Amino acid sequence: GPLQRLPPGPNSLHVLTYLSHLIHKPHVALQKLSQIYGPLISFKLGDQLLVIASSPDAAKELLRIHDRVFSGRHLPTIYHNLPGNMHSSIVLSPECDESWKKLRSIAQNCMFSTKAIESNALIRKKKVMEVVDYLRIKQGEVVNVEELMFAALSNIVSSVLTSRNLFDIGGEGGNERRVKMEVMNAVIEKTLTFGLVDYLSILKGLDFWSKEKAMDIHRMIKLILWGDIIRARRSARRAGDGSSSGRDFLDVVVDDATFSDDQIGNLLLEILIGATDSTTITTVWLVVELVRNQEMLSRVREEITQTSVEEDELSESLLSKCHYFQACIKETLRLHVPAPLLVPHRAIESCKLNNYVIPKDSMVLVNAWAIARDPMYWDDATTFKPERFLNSNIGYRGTNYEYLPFGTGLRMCPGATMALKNIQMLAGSLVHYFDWTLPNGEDVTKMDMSEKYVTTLKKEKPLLLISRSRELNITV
Ligand code: HEM
Repeated sequence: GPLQRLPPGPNSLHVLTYLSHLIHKPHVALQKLSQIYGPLISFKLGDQLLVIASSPDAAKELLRIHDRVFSGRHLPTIYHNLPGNMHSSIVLSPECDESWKKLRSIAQNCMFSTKAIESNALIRKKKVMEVVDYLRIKQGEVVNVEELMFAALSNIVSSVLTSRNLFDIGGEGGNERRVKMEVMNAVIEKTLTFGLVDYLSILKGLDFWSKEKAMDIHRMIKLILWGDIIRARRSARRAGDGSSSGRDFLDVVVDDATFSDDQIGNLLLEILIGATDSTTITTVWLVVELVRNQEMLSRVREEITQTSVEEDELSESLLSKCHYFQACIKETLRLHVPAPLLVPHRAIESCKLNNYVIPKDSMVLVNAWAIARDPMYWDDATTFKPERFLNSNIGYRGTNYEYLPFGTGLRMCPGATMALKNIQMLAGSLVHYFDWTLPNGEDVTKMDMSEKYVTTLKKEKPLLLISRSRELNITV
């Protein structure tokens, strides 16, 4: 009846013409569909009903006003076969249940609170300085800067979680590094991919998500990433080793005694990926935008130098006073939204919305990418223009619905503050301490800007650059 209407959208034949586009660039395909059908659309993909918001108002309606109703997640199919998959998740927790609340609050205490962020400042600085030292040795050589950023950011998160590094930045363990990166990329592509593929019955026959694949990933987590760390920590805690003050995240979940080793391994991996993937992407695009816009780069450097007259080293408090640099970070997160469709939500019950009904178990997406590029809300929407944020009160808190890089509402990213600290320290150091050129003398203004969608939106080609130390501290 008229009271049970779904939001408008393409019929199944029309969806078919978008299929390849939906798989490879869903944020673009969904933007096109919303331009035809409006800011709130729905259609079926296989058996799954999708509901997509593509305007600030529609986003607010779904993720803020009705945030409890749309607070569920769909588990990627492969998760069904992953040992320890229950109650061991924040990002992918199917509901905001007791285990989600408990884990979010443990993470809050160890990582996200103001106090935790302050006490982890030294870790951030140390891991970034390892990169700076490494680059000083590698001057003049082509370096995969993206891999380096990823390793450094992983080390920051891993140190906060388990007090251990994951990657050896200076050492020659290139092979080990490659293997670990492959594990993480495999998991990002196979596990966290929200799997539009999951819902395409025509592709289901291909059985991407077999039991064997799940077991492969399970083995990789155990062997390569945390191997014996969890078990060792368990026996150390049992032996009464280590106090209860200064406990890291691993200590807390081990002491909790309700989590199995498998659960802890999955949880660590999920947080590690959630924390490093999008932060690396943002740092890459920020450095790319600055290197290809030399005027902006000079302005950032001048600002840092002027702000740092009293200190000879970069610090977080110094960088936070660099307003133009902060605006560059904001603009990067607008133009290159790392998670263009956020993390998909699920309706935990059916919900009336204006004149429409959104049925229970709908997959609910917000096209944050399309909203952040909508000329209705942004001048010169597809151009990188940091100045736009200089006199603006748009922030990261999810209260400006035209700007939602971290989402909003109940399941909003809890790691935003930590992410921003990591990004500013890492990117700030790279541009302050080094000059950058492209391999083979290529023109920086012609840098390849293609994107690749793998749940998050990455630079397609790896960021290869050559560094030279800048002459600093020259007093005039
Ligand atoms: C630039 C960096 C980052 C971006 C753009 C980002 C973005 C997001 C987005 C869009 C979501 C989903 C929001 C939704 O469901 O609507 C999310 C969730 C989450 N993020 Fe981040 N994030 C970043 C960094 C981090 C970091 C550094 C951490 C941890 C150290 C982190 C931990 C999480 C967690 C645990 C969730 C799941 C929240 C839940 O489902 O309850 N993120 N993030």
